[in-house]
Amino acid sequence: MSDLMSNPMSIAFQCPNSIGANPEDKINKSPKELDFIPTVSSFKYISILLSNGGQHEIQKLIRESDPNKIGLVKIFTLGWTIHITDIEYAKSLLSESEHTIPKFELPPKIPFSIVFGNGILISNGDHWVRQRKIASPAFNRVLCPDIATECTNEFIMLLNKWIDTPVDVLSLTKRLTIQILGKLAFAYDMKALDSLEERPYFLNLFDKIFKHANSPLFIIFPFMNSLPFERNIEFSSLVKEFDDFIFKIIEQRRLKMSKAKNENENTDLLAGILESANHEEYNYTNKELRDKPKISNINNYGITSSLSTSKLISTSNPNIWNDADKFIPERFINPTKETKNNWIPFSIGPRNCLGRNFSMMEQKVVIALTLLNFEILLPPNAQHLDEIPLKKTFVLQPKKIDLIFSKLK
Ligand code: HEM
Repeated sequence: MSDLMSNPMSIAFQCPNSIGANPEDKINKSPKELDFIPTVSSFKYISILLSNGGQHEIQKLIRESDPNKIGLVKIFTLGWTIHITDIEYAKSLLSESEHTIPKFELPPKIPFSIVFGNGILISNGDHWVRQRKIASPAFNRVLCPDIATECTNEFIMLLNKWIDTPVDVLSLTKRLTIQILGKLAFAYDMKALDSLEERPYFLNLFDKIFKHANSPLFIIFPFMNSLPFERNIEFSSLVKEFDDFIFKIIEQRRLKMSKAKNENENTDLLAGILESANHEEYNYTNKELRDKPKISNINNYGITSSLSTSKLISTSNPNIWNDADKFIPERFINPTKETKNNWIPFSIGPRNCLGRNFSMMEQKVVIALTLLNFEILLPPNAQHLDEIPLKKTFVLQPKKIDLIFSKLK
């Protein structure tokens, strides 16, 4: 079995020889050895997807399909997969060696595989071991808070133009995340914080690509990606545009690195990875480098998710948390041993998040500097007064969240 995505609410493991391409692999016939595991109704599951239901509804269905609470259910997603809802069991599996529990094998033609390439996030075996070894030192050296501080100051300047007016904090933090990752990963200015009226080129392009990659039906039925739909043609041209953009930045960075007069000019992640690869006598192609820094994670990761999505994800299992569907950050003020045990937003084990320390540092800088400058208020009649409305996508994502920033005297 192998891991699809680690999320403390439910972790999916792929059953061997059960990927969709296998002719015996039928929606209504799971492998015999899985007979003892309750099955999630494919009919209900597909109905939720067809009605554009979001992850919340899928998770509810998964929980309801396990009436005896054995902590496991099986479901047909790109083949038969087992969802583990028992946190202790999930943690023990995540702590296993990466060879015992490799990552979910995605069919090569689905948009997710095309977007993520053969990068560290989804690769396996020796290729992953090598990438992790090369990337780890580079991630450690970008821990200095200078870039986060510089970008947060730009963010504060932008907010100063929107004082006392409701602004969508998700779109703002997405911009800030891109700005920081652009500088962190490539020493490149994405110009994401110049103005709120103009949508940054990269964000636009990324959002369009992610919308395709996140489309549930095209994930469940991979063959649909090979049909001559206009949407598939558009997806290919968007990916080409994305690649061209990233390859150009990488080329510029390589050139600048070769001309750098001292080490202090090469403190970004890309420079670190190239140097570290040099020590390992490994020559990265631009394609491999494009797959590596994963700027493309901004919708799942980055500040946007640290402030909202990941908290929602990790606390929404009612077997573990009181008021599981409610956004109650106060529950973490005085964490109990149990809270800490059940809270693994960055996953654990050999495949845990490589950006964890960076992300924690970034959150502290951004939150501290923002709170030093602004009081943050809820607009009257805010849509998210009692609960955060979620987008109907495969990955949990909040809808727009308007907040008012008021200047501190
Ligand atoms: C709050 C923000 C973040 C959260 C909640 C988060 C969470 C996670 C989780 C749960 C995983 C495991 C995924 C799986 O098993 O399928 C992961 C992996 C990873 N994350 Fe993060 N992450 C965050 C920010 C970042 C950032 C900012 C970066 C990079 C700049 C990053 C880089 C990575 C990488 C490279 C992996 C793959 C590690 C491997 O497979 O060896 N993450 N992250």
